[in-house]
Amino acid sequence: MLHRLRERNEWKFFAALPHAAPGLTVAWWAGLLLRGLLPAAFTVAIGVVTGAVQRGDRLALPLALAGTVFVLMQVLTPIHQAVSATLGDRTAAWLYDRLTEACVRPPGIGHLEDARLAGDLTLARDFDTGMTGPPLNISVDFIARGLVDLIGGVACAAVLAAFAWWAPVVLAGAWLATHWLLRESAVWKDRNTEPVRAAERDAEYAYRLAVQPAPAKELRLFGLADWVIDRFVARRTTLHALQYEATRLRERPLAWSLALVLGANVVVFWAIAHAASDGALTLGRAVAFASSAVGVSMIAFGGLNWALDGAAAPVAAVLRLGPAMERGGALRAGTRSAAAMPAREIRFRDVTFAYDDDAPPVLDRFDLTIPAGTSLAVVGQNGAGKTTLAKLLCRLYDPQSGTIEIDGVDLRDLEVAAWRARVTAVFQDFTRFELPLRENVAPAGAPDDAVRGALAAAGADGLASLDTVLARGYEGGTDLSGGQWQRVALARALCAVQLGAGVVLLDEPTAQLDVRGESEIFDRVLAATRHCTTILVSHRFSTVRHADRICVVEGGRVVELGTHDELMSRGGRYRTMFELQAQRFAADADEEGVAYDVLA
Ligand SMILES: Nc1ncnc2c1ncn2[C@@H]1O[C@H](COP(=O)(O)OP(=O)(O)OP(=O)(O)O)[C@@H](O)[C@H]1O
Repeated sequence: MLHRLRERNEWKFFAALPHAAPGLTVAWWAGLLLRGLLPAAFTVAIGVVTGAVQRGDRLALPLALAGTVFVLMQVLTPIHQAVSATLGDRTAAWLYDRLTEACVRPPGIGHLEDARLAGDLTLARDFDTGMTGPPLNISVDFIARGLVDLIGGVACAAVLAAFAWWAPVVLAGAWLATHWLLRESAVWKDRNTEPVRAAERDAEYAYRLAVQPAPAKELRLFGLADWVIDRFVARRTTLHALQYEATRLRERPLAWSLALVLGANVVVFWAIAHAASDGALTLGRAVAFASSAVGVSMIAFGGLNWALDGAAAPVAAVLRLGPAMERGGALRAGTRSAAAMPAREIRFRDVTFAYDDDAPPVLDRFDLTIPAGTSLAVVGQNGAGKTTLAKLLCRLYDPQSGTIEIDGVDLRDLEVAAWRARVTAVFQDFTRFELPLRENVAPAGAPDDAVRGALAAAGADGLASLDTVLARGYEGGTDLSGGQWQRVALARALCAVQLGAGVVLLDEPTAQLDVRGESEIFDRVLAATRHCTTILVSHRFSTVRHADRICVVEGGRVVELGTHDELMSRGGRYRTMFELQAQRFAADADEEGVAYDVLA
């Protein structure tokens, strides 16, 4: 029973509050209790005043009592609302901290790409943006109001018990029944159904397409402005229709509720009136009991369920994500030092890897040896698994079977951080940090001389001062072209080499560079990484041919391996691909009348 209760989202929500802000939570509950008790106290105070008037007693004390309660009611509400808003903010911050930890801490990245966690991740990531429901600083106040009403109703029922034990039972029972009767009518939890979530996701996506700069080009070029607006309006309309459907009052339960509540009130009020007219109740007590009978109505079904449901769902999602992501991104912790590795070779031995247990493997019993200090180019069709090789070598995932060995040692036995300090990479989708140029080149810090040297080797000197933020919207900030950014990413990798990395992974590192720039930069990069083990993934054969050896990956395996000359004379896949590209470049050159020297 207790276990089931603890599994409920609502429990998790209330349990999270003291973790987020212990002092505020105590103040919130205390304020809540006081606010809940004050209406009942007011009914008693009004009864006392009425009784004193009837008896002709002095009114100073009763009035002071009623006045104090009234003023407390007025003053406490805004103060408690402020406490609720702050508690909501602190809880949201606590949840975001946990989510950030859950995303960033695992050494692997499988948890961020696991489709089974995507729903929770979206909910947890966006819950406080106000797109899918009120942000927590508002919903905590909704919840407070609901709980104040509930406590107030129960307190009034307790006062009413002084009249007759059965009166609060009948009245509170009737009002409580509305929770059960109307649960189908205003099942706010229906707002968290899959269709509602899907409509929310769609609406939000259309909104982001409209307001973010990145899609702006295609929206205009392909005439999609109306499409986006229509899509947004349609999705929001669907969303509102679903939400209305989920929350509208349905007639029959409503009629039942009205009949029940009306009947209970008639019985109780009739009994109070009867007792008063019989002289069994003084006027003061009759007024107090009548007001508390009215107060019991605060127990009625209201917005609490909806607010609690909306606020509790993301809390539960974040708490679920913590352990799920830890598992999803976990890697076996190795302990062996990676200093000066690889000294001999990197070897993929019989490696099989799939992103999903159900998906076909990307690498299937993959075998490849890369001698230390040499460069290897990896070529193959889109989706052949070239980037996956790089990710495995960074140990962002572990293979399902087989081993990656560094100088004969299983990569899983090496200390992850120590190995990663030996590896650097330019990924296809490298990160453009909204930071100064200096931090873009050396995110973990490096002497300015090293940063400048790396920028020069990547042909990126003179781009901007080291202090210039590479993003618009910052003072003195600037943005770079795609090719300029790529040079910065190359500089980042080269700077890491200066700081001790010995394995360099270059995944399409020159894809955005102009052809002449590419050739020149690549020569410089090779010079700067001459002593390193370099793995280059590229579709540009003009770049590829500079590597010591080239391997062609197809069907999850190496199908050809050798130097450029060896592979050309073998007349296999490599030669076919090379010649296809050479013909295309030759044709381009003829058309434009430009003598590109890239394949010379
Ligand atoms: N995070 C992922 N989750 C699931 N599947 C993935 C993921 N990343 C890649 N894949 C799949 O794995 C396969 C290999 O992808 P990979 O990025 O390694 O190919 P690639 O050879 O680098 O391709 P390209 O030349 O287009 O860059 C593809 O079929 C791709 O759809």
